[in-house]
Amino acid sequence: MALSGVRVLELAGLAPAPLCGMILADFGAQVVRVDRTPRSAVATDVQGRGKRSLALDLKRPPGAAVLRRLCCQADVLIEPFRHGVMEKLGLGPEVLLQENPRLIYARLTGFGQSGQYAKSAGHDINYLALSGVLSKLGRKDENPYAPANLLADFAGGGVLCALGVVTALYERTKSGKGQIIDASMVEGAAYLSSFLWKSQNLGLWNRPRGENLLDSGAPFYETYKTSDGKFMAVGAIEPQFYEQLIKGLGLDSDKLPSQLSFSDWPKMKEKFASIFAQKTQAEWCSIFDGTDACVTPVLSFDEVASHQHNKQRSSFIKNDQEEISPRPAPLLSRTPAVPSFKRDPFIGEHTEEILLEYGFTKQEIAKLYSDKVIEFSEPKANL
Ligand SMILES: C[C@H](CCC[C@@H](C)[C@H]1CC[C@H]2[C@@H]3[C@H](O)C[C@@H]4C[C@H](O)CC[C@]4(C)[C@H]3C[C@H](O)[C@]12C)C(=O)SCCNC(=O)CCNC(=O)[C@H](O)C(C)(C)COP(=O)(O)OP(=O)(O)OC[C@H]1O[C@@H](n2cnc3c(N)ncnc32)[C@H](O)[C@@H]1OP(=O)(O)O
Repeated sequence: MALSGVRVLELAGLAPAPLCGMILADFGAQVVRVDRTPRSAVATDVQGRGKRSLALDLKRPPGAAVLRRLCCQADVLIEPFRHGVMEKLGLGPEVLLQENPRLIYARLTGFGQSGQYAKSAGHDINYLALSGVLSKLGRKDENPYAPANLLADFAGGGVLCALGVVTALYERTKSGKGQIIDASMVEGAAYLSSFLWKSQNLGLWNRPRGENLLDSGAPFYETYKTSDGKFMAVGAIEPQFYEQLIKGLGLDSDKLPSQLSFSDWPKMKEKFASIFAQKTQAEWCSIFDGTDACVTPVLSFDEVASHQHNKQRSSFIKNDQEEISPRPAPLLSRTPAVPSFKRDPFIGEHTEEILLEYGFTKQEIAKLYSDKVIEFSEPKANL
């Protein structure tokens, strides 16, 4: 796999850093999640695929020393705390990079390492708000709407941080040097919205929220309810595709207002809605599948893996526990990701194995264990 041989330490965090670690693991990196002790301070990482878990108390000086030793041999550290936490533990980048100049120290935060909010708590919705993106999301006359925690946490956070890590790893092959990655989710979400910024002169966003072409203003870029309570998604933007939509709906474009007549959009939406409400989702699929009308079913999580297209591409996978999840993307032709099919690790499940692998002796491990600096998922394991 593309990242095999890359050693990653991921300090356990909420949602974005675990995705970053999972992506790197899917593509072959050896990812160790450093979990907290005592175990009651549960980290609910549901993105532990392909990772191993080491339970380590970083608040105790011997625990921080263990992490320093691990970092000397690691390629990447993913850190998910707000600014100042690692410095307080004596584990800031100036310390760790001095000990291992090749280390890539990825700091994945909401507000970044500087600025007046750097030390403030926050979540996806706050980062999205500060990025400007949230102001663009939502329907006409409604409050801004955050689409789950997809945009800041995952797209602008976990995914862009993984891109930063891979870019820094590539650069290191030339310079031999590591570096610090300041991955702010505010900036990640803003960066994702570059198209929105750069398309302002095209007139795409001149109207209030929810009244534009791509933000639920247009009748041809909308979802519609079907007679069986399901939905269809319509994205017929270009005139030639719009024409196919009109045909599929059984309408005559000569008798309709022009596609881009803004003032007619609300009326056209009502018309499309009343037509979509007359057939089931399956009936609409049989009309639109195989056309260029850009009309697709809105699938639920229960339906998505068994849809023919997704089945043909094996886009969803089932692990040993029969849990279905998306296959890693994108597909690399020679060295594709090979996700683990095993269950996610228990906290502390691999503590001993990892420490041995990183050069700790059995005696050192036993001492750390008796001092309660580390934990095992089975406390009496092997010692
Ligand atoms: C919208 C999403 C968030 C979704 C999260 C949900 C998935 C979950 C949130 C609550 C969960 C539920 C809840 O826990 C109750 C149930 C528990 C049960 O077990 C399961 C079901 C639950 C219902 C459970 C279900 C779900 O899991 C939840 C609903 C997001 O936006 S995530 C993005 C968040 N932002 C960031 O990641 C940006 C950077 N980070 C931060 O800004 C802060 O970390 C953050 C997130 C604000 C949290 O602040 P906090 O004060 O808690 O932490 P920090 O200041 O960063 O400091 C960390 C402290 O921990 C110490 N520490 C760390 N590792 C170790 C270690 N190995 N050993 C010892 N100590 C450690 C560290 O030293 C810091 O200590 P200090 O505070 O003393 O400096």
